[in-house]
Amino acid sequence: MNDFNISALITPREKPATPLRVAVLGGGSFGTAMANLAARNGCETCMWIRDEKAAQDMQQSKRNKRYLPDFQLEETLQFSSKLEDVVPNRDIILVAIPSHSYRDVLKQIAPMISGQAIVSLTKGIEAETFCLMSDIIQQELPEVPFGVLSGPNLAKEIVANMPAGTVIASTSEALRNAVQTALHSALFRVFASSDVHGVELGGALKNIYAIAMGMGAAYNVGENTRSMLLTRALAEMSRFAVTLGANPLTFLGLSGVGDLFATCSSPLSRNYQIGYALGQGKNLEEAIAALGQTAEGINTIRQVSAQSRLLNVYMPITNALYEVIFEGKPPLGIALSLMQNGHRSDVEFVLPHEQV
Ligand SMILES: NC(=O)c1ccc[n+]([C@@H]2O[C@H](COP(=O)([O-])OP(=O)(O)OC[C@H]3O[C@@H](n4cnc5c(N)ncnc54)[C@H](O)[C@@H]3O)[C@@H](O)[C@H]2O)c1
Ligand SMILES: O=P(O)(O)OC[C@H](O)CO
Repeated sequence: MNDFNISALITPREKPATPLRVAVLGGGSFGTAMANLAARNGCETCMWIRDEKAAQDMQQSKRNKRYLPDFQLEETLQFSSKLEDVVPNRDIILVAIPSHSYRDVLKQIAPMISGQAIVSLTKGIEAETFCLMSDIIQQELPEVPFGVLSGPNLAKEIVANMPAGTVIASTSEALRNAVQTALHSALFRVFASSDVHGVELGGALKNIYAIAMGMGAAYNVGENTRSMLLTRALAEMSRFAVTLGANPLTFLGLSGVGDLFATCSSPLSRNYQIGYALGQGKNLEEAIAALGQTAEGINTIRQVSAQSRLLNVYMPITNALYEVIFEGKPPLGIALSLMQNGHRSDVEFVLPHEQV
């Protein structure tokens, strides 16, 4: 059976007369995938990789041998380990830095910012402060135009030219249009939203449930169980996000149910892989060491579990995961307690729980 491949049908885009100038911060899987799309669309694109040797090798080989070794990148894509060569004189800066280092990197680029649009690609929540990345952008780079990009975007599938879609969320129409121009193609469709926190929370929260689904896969649960878990995850995500001011309907989109489905279904997901390893009986340190890449969901479970108690938001799956991962509770016992929860509304925006 042939792989689903429409890339051969696509004629290369005419290079734009005035190419957008794009910087990508973060030399990992996703920064590389997005930088490659921008370069393919004719943007003058440069990636910042903090490791000088890696940057030199990528500049020479046009390959990210650490994170995406099997994929040849666009010849026009540039690489540098010097922020001062990458950040100034750009139209758009895509930030694909893990949440644990996000604020630090923004502090480093602050002196070089003069009107560039900042777009967060990061799906995490800052430890202790519970700041979303868009909050950090506004705190560290006040007055800049900003947005977040999030959706079902497994990096390896994107660089393999498998069709995908994403969401650019910003209150700035100009920023949304610029990002669509930079990244949109017949292989990667960029949809627009104005619900920044809703799109951002969708991307961060789904990582929690990908860990749960990976654990479920290790226990070989059936499709009914997976579907119930996925649906209740969506209910939990949207309940929490609405408490933080998000639009519940955002979760019907690519950054909500779309990304939840992709991440919860795919062994390519690093968070799914962490959950699977935990379900196989590895402890957290072993699971993280074996992965060797970013899995934002572990920190997100900690942050959201604590915040949900502070805000008194019912988050049974998140708190069950916290008890298993951080309190050593037995997974099957916790799963049973979830099933023993009382009668609840299916969709609380239709029938409030108080009426059940
Ligand atoms: N990989 C995907 O499929 C995917 C898709 C969408 C969004 N994301 C999100 O993108 C973000 C980045 O993830 P990734 O998949 O690229 O991770 P990764 O583990 O593949 O790469 C992380 C990169 O960040 C760099 N980095 C870490 N700390 C740094 C620091 N202090 N200064 C400079 N660079 C630093 C690392 O060197 C590495 O190059 C995450 O929040 C992730 O959730 C990932
Ligand atoms: O590998 P994960 O679990 O970080 O997921 C990758 C992307 O966020 C999927 O949209």
